[in-house]
Amino acid sequence: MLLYPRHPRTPAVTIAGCSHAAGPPHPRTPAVTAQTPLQPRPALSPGSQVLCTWARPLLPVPAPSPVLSFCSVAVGDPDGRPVVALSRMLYPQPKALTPRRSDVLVLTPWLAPIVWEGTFSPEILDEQFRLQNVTVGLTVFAVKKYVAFLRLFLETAEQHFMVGHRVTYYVFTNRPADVPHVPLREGRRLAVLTVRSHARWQDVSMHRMEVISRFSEQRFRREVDYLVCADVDMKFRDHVGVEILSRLFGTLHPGFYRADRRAFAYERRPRSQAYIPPDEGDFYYMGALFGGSVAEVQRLASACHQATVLDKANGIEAVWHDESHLNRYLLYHKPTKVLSPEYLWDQRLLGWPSVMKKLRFVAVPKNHEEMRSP
Ligand SMILES: CC(=O)N[C@H]1[C@@H](OP(=O)(O)OP(=O)(O)OC[C@H]2O[C@@H](n3ccc(=O)[nH]c3=O)[C@H](O)[C@@H]2O)O[C@H](CO)[C@H](O)[C@@H]1O
Ligand SMILES: [Mn+2]
Repeated sequence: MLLYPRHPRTPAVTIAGCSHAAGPPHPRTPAVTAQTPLQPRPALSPGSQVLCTWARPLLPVPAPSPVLSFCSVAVGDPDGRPVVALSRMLYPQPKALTPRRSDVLVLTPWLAPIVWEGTFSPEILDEQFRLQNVTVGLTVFAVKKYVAFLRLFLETAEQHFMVGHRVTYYVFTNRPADVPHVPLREGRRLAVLTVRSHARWQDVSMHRMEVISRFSEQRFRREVDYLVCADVDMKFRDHVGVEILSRLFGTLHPGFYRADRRAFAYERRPRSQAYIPPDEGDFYYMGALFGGSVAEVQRLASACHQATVLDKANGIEAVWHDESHLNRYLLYHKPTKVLSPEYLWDQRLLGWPSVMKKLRFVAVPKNHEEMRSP
């Protein structure tokens, strides 16, 4: 099987003036051919609690037929991951004149896919990402009473999140003893990381950006390829797989996907670093699910954290906290994929409209006052 070289990296540019390089190519994960078994990852850093590790390759990678290998196709990955050669696969032909979905926008004006059920083949994507030996980190904060959400979050993630791929859960908490022991599938592990708590829930929420930024630099970049950052008061109820992975992704807020940009809950006070004027804006993204490559998530989290620090120095707090800063960041650093509200839904508040073919990651009912009280 042929291995094709990576695309040369093009530096990412921001639209609001400042520019940054896209970072060096991923140094750790060699591309694998279909013959190469998946390699185990290095152990977690000392001091972390490892509840489950794997010893054997994940799913068996089928050996390609020598007769058919001439018709393998090279698949270019927009994220600078190695290009891998697939072997023969059978699936319905994509038709240039027949959209798979005609009821929803499936591409942004900057040509980022908007991920809806029916627009992608999990089989093709699973094969590509498995051949790349990808490891996904899922960060989740469960501070104070929010540890109560962890069991359902983790149990349902085991059923629906990145099944068949390597996953490391990073659980940030101030109550490590209360983290439930949930049996994990092969290839998946969980690290409990102790963080301080804050009196105000807004500070707990905002400080996630600081912690994610710090851990990306110190640890995540050595252990995983992609990061997915999620709220904990949620459960998985359908497939959430590698179709979400991209250099930088955000998720449409389920309360605003039909709204005019003027109605978005952006921060509207120019004094805040999160300010967005009424005539700007693509989408209203929700703070409860975003991610990307470790390098891009680190940039995003660091920028959002710095913005909250500046706001605090200026005596202002953005209307929706980290979510406001996330929205400002994603306006000027266009995401390379956008997840539809299938990936963030609240059935109690919003029912189940027919445009949502699947509800994948959904809010768990919570008593806000009770959960946020000391
Ligand atoms: C309907 C609504 O109000 N939505 C907003 C609210 O979402 P939420 O009501 O979903 O916020 P939340 O209470 O889930 O807090 C965000 C996350 O912070 C973590 N956490 C928070 C508090 C705590 O004591 N312990 C803890 O671990 C936890 O991971 C949680 O999921 O706030 C967010 C953050 O500002 C966004 O602005 C949302 O749009
Ligand atoms: Mn939440």
